[in-house]
Amino acid sequence: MSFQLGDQLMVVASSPDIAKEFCKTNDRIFSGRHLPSVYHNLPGIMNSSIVLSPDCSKSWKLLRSIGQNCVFSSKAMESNAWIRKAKVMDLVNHLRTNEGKVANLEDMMFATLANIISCALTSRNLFDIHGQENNEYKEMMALVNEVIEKTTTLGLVDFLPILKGIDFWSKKKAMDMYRKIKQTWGGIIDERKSMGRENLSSTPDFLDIVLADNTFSEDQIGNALIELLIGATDSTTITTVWLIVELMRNQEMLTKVRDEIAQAIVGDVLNETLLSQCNYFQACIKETLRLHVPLQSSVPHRAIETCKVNDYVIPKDSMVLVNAWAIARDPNYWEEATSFKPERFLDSKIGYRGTHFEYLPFGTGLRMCPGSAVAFKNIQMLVGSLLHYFDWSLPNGADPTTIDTNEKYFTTLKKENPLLLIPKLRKLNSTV
Ligand code: HEM
Repeated sequence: MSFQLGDQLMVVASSPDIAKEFCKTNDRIFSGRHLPSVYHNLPGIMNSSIVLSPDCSKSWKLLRSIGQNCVFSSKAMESNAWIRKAKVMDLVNHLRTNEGKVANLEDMMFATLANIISCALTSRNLFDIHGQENNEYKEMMALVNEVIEKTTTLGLVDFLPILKGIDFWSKKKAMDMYRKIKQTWGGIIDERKSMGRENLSSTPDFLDIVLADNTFSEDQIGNALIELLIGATDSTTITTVWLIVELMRNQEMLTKVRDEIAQAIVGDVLNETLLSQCNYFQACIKETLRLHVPLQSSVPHRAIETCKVNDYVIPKDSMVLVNAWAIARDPNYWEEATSFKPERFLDSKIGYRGTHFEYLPFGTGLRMCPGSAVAFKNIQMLVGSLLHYFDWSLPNGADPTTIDTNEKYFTTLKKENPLLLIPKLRKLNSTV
């Protein structure tokens, strides 16, 4: 399917075969990113991006490889396991002291995930999870949404480049956003530059490595950090919320997950290795990522040169979208495609690493999400802990099987209404 909007051709791949043509057969050619004009007005962002790098440039490779060392690789995930555990236990303790009170799960998940990635990147928490009355993380969630919206939404000038000279609006939007990004990381970067790793553990983090490399300015480091923060929080938060919604609506499945976790762990302490052996729970996570693909049209790709795909000529600079949402609900590939059926993944070889083109929640090819395994670990630890340590009920005693599944369309596909639940500590063999 293709659309011509002004000067811009937009091509959408909505079947596994076409997705394969774009992201495997012609992967290099479609490895560019299509970016709205607002992006070009952000100081320092050029050559300091992973997600929004216009092509697979030298700086993209450098940042991806530093990310690989500090966050994405198996070795990095292993050395960051203590961070995941500590931040999830902070949340568990916070909920324990607020037992019986309504919790907004999206807020809680976001704050915890932001602290996990911020500690891995800069050895610093972004929020005090217990001090929620100051609502710092609400402001950060608003900034995350703003950056996603402004860097992914196309405006008139993107379709009619002739208007570029008079596009003061994009410049203003970009500068407002830039100021907020600077505020978020400026203090942390300055502190590291002046004090080094004083009072921090001896292992260098992402911030140490990019500072030592001397390739990037402070603005550029701030941009790279905000991109990684967004990558690591937004889609993962969405998935944890949908997973809990689906399990609350299907109480038998919820009991099955809990029993599986209880049998796998030792002494009521959740452990990542043991959790990853809980096959039914893993299948529930995969099914959530199928039915509720967070980035339904991936992140827009760009043809870096003209190319022929299935006899169609796709001109250089065309925008290419992979409709992972439509593919994951295609009845030709999925039985009862719109139902939540984790069992479908139990005896299936279909994985999330981008080699099965009917299931692409993390994309595929050169620009595939490098954080897929990190996301999986975060989801299993967060949701596993919340289900293991607490019973959950709806405000006013409402029936959990009636929780709505209305979606709110944004760049990512969120639950429309907040998931408000009341935690009650479960009686376990030992205390948390
Ligand atoms: C459920 C959670 C997640 C989902 C569904 C998801 C999905 C995606 C998708 C669809 C893309 C674009 C792929 C493409 O262009 O073809 C992407 C890119 C990216 N993601 Fe994720 N992601 C998740 C979690 C994470 C995490 C935890 C991190 C970091 C720790 C991360 C970092 C990134 C980065 C840096 C890119 C840009 C890759 C590039 O352009 O080279 N993501 N993600």
